[in-house]
Amino acid sequence: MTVLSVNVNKIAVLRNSRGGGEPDVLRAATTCLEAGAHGITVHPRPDARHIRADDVLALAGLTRSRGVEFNLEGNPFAPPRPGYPGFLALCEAARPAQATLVPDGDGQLTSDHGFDFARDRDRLRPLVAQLHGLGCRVSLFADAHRDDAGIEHAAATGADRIELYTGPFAEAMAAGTGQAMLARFAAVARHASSAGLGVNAGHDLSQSNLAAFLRAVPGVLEVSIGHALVSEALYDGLAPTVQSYLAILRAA
Ligand SMILES: CC(=O)[C@@H](O)[C@H](O)COP(=O)(O)O
Ligand SMILES: NCC(=O)COP(=O)(O)O
Repeated sequence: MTVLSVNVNKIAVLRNSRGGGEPDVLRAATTCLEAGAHGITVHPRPDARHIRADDVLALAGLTRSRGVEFNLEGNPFAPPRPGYPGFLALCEAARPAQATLVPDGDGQLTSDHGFDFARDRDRLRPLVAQLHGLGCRVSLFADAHRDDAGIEHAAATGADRIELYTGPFAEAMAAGTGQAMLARFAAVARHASSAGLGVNAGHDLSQSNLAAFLRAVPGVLEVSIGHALVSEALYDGLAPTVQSYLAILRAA
């Protein structure tokens, strides 16, 4: 079975919008794990807009104590700045089970592309080795919707896995053109497996597109899902929460 790693970035977005401690990232992550999620993902960004370095350390402790995977995502080339020690330093402190390298630009709204492996291969290789030295499995964010995903170059970095960037698939599904896109993703996944790379997937996966993706794309080891999952949780949780408030009002 493909494992589910819940991305809790969005819980931190809401928390940071008020400046206090609610909603509590650790409590939300614990709830996800108690519901059966196989792991927790976060993608701290240099501007600390959601997950902060202290969240990373707290989640590392939680996942370690529960024996589940902690997947830390980020751009290894983004320089440190106040409040963000840099991705490698975070990995050194938190020792995540999996480090997923993502080539985000600074200030980017969200991740929107994978690596250009032909170009980035040589600078990724020493980072992969360094992360292996910290005990992390290494996954690289990869485009599957382009003509050449650069899988041989990705494998040459020494990484263990790639994470297929599924944003374009989600968009195509919403536009009704998902089938052609799925064929591309399936071909890239097969190619990666034959090159010795495990395959993860993530970005904009949701209850409306996940089953189709997993039916078509072979051997997906892990999906990391955050934005849609948290949105869906709001819809699913609003009615019982409103009812709880009404019960208080009735009893007052
Ligand atoms: C790599 C990836 O697709 C996700 O980690 C995504 O980038 C989530 O980050 P945000 O929550 O900042 O959009
Ligand atoms: N790696 C993808 C991820 O962690 C979650 O992305 P999204 O579901 O928030 O788009």
